[in-house]
Amino acid sequence: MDIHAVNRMSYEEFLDVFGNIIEKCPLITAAVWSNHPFSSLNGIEERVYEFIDHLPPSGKEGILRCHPDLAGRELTSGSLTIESQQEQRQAGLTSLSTEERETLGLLNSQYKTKFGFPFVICAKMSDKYKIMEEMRSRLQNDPSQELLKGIEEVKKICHLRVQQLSNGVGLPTKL
Ligand SMILES: NC(=O)N[C@H]1NC(=O)NC1=O
Repeated sequence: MDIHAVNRMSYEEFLDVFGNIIEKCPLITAAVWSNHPFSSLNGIEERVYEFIDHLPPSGKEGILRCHPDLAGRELTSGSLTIESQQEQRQAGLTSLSTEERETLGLLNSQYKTKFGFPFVICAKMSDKYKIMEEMRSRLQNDPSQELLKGIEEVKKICHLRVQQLSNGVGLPTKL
């Protein structure tokens, strides 16, 4: 998909295609539409990042809270977005041993208790071993560091989702 095709889209089509580039935050896509026509797909990403960077800490925390736990309840119940399901599968999180699932569950809950938002990482750039290592290491951070780190990861996830769309893979937002 090239930028001319994007600029020919109606607002509704744009939202259908780009509505989940930030997990479960279509409001951000809707806000970014105000900047159309876009100069490039990169330009869309930049507007998204600008929007996020201007949010107060509570808004950034809200974005993190829209992300499902890794190997959590939504994965087990099949209610993940298709994007998140692909990402978690690619990182090996759909084929964990019982012990690995329990360890991840424990780390997820320790993280949420400490920071008040879920642990977020770009799963496609990682694997189950690195994810658990990162969780242990990031649990030592202070909350303001972790908010920045989580948002950095959200941007990486967004970048890969936009890349996938530009490669012509249009994704519905639900399974
Ligand atoms: N919690 C968390 O990191 N969730 C995610 N990461 C990712 O790559 N996709 C997600 O849904």
